[in-house]
Amino acid sequence: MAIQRASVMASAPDIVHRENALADGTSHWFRRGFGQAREAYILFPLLAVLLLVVIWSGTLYLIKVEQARAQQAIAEASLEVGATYEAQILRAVREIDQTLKLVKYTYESERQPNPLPKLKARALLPSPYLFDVSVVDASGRVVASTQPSEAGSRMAKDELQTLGPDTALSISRPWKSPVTGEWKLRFSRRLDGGEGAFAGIAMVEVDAAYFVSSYDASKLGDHGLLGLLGTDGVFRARRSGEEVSAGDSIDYATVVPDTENTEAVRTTNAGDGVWRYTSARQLYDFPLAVIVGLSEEEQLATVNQQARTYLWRAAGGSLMLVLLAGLLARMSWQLVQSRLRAGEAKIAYAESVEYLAYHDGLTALPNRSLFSKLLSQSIREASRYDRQLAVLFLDLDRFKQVNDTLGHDAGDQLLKEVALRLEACLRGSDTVARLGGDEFVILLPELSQDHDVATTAQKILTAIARPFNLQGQEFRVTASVGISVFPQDGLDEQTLKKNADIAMYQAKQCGKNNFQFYSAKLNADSLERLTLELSLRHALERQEFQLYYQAKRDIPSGQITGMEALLRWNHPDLGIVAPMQFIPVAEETGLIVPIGKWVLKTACRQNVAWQRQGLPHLGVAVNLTARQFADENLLTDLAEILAETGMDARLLELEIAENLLMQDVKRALGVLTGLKRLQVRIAIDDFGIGYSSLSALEQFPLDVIKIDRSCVCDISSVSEDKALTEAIIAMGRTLSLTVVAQGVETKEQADFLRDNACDEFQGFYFNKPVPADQFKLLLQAQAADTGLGT
Ligand SMILES: Nc1nc2c(ncn2[C@@H]2O[C@@H]3COP(=O)(O)O[C@H]4[C@@H](O)[C@H](n5cnc6c(=O)[nH]c(N)nc65)O[C@@H]4COP(=O)(O)O[C@H]3[C@H]2O)c(=O)[nH]1
Repeated sequence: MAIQRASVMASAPDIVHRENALADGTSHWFRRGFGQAREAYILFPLLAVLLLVVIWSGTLYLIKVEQARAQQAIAEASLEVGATYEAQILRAVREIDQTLKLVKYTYESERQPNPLPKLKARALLPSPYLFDVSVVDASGRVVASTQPSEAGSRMAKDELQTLGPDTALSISRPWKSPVTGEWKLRFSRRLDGGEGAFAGIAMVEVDAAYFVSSYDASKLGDHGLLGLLGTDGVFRARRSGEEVSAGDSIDYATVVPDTENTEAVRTTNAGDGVWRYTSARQLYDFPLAVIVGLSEEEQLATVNQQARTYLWRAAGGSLMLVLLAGLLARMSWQLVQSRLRAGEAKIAYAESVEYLAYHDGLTALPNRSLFSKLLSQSIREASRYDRQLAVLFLDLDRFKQVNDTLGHDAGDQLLKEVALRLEACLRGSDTVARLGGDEFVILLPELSQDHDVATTAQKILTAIARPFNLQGQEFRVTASVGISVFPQDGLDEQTLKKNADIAMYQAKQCGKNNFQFYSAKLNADSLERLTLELSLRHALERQEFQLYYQAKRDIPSGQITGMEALLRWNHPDLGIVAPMQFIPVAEETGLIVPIGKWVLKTACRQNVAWQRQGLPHLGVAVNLTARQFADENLLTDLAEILAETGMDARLLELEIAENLLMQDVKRALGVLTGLKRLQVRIAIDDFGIGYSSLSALEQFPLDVIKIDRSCVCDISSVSEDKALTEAIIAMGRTLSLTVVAQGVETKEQADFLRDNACDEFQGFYFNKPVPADQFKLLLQAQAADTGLGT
């Protein structure tokens, strides 16, 4: 079959075009599918990436802006705290200095070595809990002190010497109290004796922690910084959280700006590694500077927390976006996939429909439609390239026998096997098609000589003649092949096929199992007969048959007592064709069997219809030919028809030719007995031309004898016919049969038959065969007359 299909497709541009269309459809589906895949795999992820970029850049920008704003706020807060701190320190240092100046003044003006009691009495000394006020003489001995433990103690001489010459307020470096372990600071002023001689110092000692006691954790946090720095770069006091320290030094110049425009600087302290926004300012009157630092981490904690919230939200949003994009992409892809699958299913369906439309279901060979297309195409090519082509019609000779004896399955198996053998005999460029039944047609599109065709035809006959193994039995069939060649036997598809068909029938006529070329020399009769036979094959399905009815009348009363159904063929070209022309052909081909069934059914149906219309219940006679009579299904078919139409069997009469009974008396008796069992009436048709004896007829269950028209024709003039007719009437009476004379054309014939007591007559003298509607008028007219008469 592969070769066959390839040739089919190669030879049929329109089929190929359709296949291309299907292929185009396929690529179209793929293109669409790809476009949608792009939508699924690029568009959604792309959109998602864009949105991610927007989300993240927006989030980061927001965080950056908020952080910058917060940093600005920290710097400002640092400056603000610094300003406050500066004011506090100034106030504290001035208060200390004020005390020292009072002590100095009192000492120097009143020459009292211990002015402290007097000042204390006047409440001019600061709180003894915070400040220790002392007077030290030139030798370094503490001559007076608000701290009793200090009185009498000595200061180191070298320390005293550094203080001595200085007239300004002196602020010592911090030191740790050996008693309390706390950091201490000493503020002092020189005391002058007479004539400006160095008399000692007045001093105030303070806990260094006092200067950082204003550390406000709510503003400075745990890692803020509050510091009092000497211009020598040494911290007099320093506090961060709860931790107070002093004494460590830094580069003063880098920390404290020498301008009025102070600003907070982000720095880190090497000691604790904390990044702070630090502002520093030098005290205007004293060699001191204040430093305030706000921990970046602490101050930005809220903003950073906010930033983290933003980041989490962005991350959450991103995750949802990615999931959504993934989901959409997946759904879109699944949609595309399902569309692709649906498209593929459509294509597969279209292909299968296309295939079924152009191929035979049983053998998978091209069918009639596809063959026609291929043949037309090949004719066009052959005429363009001036080539010959051949059409071979093949019919199996004994196919019906296989079907009847082995059954339809075996018939199907045979047809499949025949298809395979035919293909094996052909080239790749040839085509074999099945037209239906056991008919095959072959196209040989590339002929070099006629000889090629004969060789192929012979090869085919030989292949088919080989035995077939059907259901375990060896079976032989032969084939008849008719050949027509383009251009000599026809220029178009129809003519070539018709002529190949005619040639095939010639092959059948010539004894089957042979091939015949179509020849224009076929004699006109056989051509006409063959043409008739060809169209007769389709007459039934094309509903070209019609029944006429001829009345049978009772001779004494002249009343219509029955009718005979007579077949007419309305040929589309030839007009009404007489039964004598086509019944023999139908008989010979076997077509009479289905045609006869149609006649029986139609006659019964019509009869029942007339009865139902209130017309008299009259019998109808139907003719049977030899083939019908020999048909083994006759009785069952008849029973079915009677049941189906509801016909009263007693009103049905079957006309059987006299000679049919005599050919095989035993079998005829069996069939007639069967018919009688069905209660059907039986008439011997055309009686008188054969030579049946009375005794021969006696054995059959007959009801009617119909005298042949040829006897009736000359009864008035030819004495032999007159005698024969009288004898038949007498014989019929003896056998108690109804005697019907047919072909009555004249009054003389009618009178003769009446005089001789014939029962019924039928002939043109009374009625010609007419279509059913006209015959109905006759029945109605008679019914009306009878009604009047009674
Ligand atoms: N010259 C002349 N002829 C008359 C006269 N009266 C009737 N006929 C013709 O004689 C034939 C009578 O039918 P048949 O002998 O059975 O002969 C029939 C019958 O054998 C056969 N036939 C007709 N219809 C059928 C049918 O449905 N089935 C079968 N198997 N055979 C049929 O074809 C034969 C011819 O039928 P038809 O052409 O219809 O011819 C009919 C009828 O038209 C007359 O007065 N003069």
